[in-house]
Amino acid sequence: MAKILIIDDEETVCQSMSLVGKRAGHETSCARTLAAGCQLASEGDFDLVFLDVRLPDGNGLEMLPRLAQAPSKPEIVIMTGYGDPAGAELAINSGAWDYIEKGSSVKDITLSLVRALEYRKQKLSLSGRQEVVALKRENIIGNSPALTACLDAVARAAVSDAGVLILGETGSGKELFARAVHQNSKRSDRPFIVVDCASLPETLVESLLFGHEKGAFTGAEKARDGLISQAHGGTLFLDEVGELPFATQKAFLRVLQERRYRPVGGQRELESDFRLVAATNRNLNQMVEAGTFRSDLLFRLSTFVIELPPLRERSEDIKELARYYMDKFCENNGLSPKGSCPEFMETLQAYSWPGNVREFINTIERTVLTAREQPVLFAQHLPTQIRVQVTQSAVNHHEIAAAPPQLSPPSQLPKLNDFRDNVYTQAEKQYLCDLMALAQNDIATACNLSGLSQSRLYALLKIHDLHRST
Ligand SMILES: Nc1ncnc2c1ncn2[C@@H]1O[C@H](COP(=O)(O)OP(=O)(O)OP(=O)(O)O)[C@@H](O)[C@H]1O
Repeated sequence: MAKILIIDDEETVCQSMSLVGKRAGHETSCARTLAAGCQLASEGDFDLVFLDVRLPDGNGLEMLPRLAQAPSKPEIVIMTGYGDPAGAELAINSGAWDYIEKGSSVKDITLSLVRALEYRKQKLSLSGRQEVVALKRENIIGNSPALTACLDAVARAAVSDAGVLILGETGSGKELFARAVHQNSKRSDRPFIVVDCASLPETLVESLLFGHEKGAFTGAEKARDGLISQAHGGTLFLDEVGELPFATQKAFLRVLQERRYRPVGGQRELESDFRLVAATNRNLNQMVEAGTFRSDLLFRLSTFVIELPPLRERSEDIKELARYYMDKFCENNGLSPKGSCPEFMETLQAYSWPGNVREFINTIERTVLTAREQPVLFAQHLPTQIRVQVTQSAVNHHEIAAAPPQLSPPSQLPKLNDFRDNVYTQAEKQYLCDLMALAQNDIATACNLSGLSQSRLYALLKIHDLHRST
């Protein structure tokens, strides 16, 4: 059972929010002014505070930092007036967990409450470590701090219905993250409709988005639903939103504001209730300055902004990604799982991946197919241009590092036995990698060269995770 504090001057709001909290099995308290709310928060052990913005003795947002610093460090959900995207943005930027519109349905309030408490439970159980909320992250591989922060942002965005803008270089996972926002939202059982703005033909863009009536233009033999209508109840994902023609941006803004639109050639206005997620690798702020993107549309799109880091900035994720996709491609191609040498991973980690995860996946697939039945992957299995780039940058790096080092005694040393064991293990692994490379992965040759028995060699390969099929 959690403790919830509701700060609102309206009796009816306090009562209905209290009811929702109690029905979900929690204890609730109410305060009608900011001063009373702050007092209660400083004395009580609250997990969650629902905070109104306009209160008789001040603005809730201004008090948010103080409330968040109460001894129990509660999660805070802001309650805004109906249709106030500016208030929503301000709430999130001020560090609130979420915002809800006053008069939201019981389902929406409960969802926000449940997710905020889930987040808190996990946060507390991780005793302050910066980790992600439990969320469906199917197919999103990696646990680097940068990726974890993005998953955290997905969790926050998923509980609300506000616009999400996902920024990132090509192939960095924008569509994957857009799907994650949808899959974790209350709309997950409704459609996820993708609009690739870069490939919308300019002449047909409005009819594709809004649909058209029969005979609306030459070739319109039957009436057709547009993508906006198909997204009703679900999520509309505008990929490459920077490519949306300027004229269409205006029409689209109107749909976002009013949730109403008119099919091409139609008389009647139709309604669609969709959640918008957009993505781009362009700098939309610069486009606004250049007059090619509408600032009001950008404002609407970007209540939540998720910035995906390029793969080269999160090389901690590379081993996990490599393991996942090596196993996947082996399985898809009926091959036994493969091991890999340290140099293989080091080369993957040192490369700059301009095409990000997409390029990485293609490379792993190609490498697995090149190695076919060979049980261990070596750096030599990787495409030449990758090895060349890594070698060149290593050479440059050495040149820079060639300056005489400033020797200073180390501040810490491991125990001698640990140090020796570590060196021994690394040397043994290196030997096995070299051995398997020299023997071209042939076990009998490797036994001959090393003097090891076959069972000992298999055992060592297994210990070092170099031969995962044994
Ligand atoms: N963290 C990740 N874990 C596993 N696979 C990923 C990850 N990020 C991206 N991918 C995979 O990489 C590929 C490219 O991702 P996606 O299409 O989402 O990128 P994008 O940023 O939308 O690309 P573009 O800008 O070219 O449209 C997809 O196959 C996706 O599943």
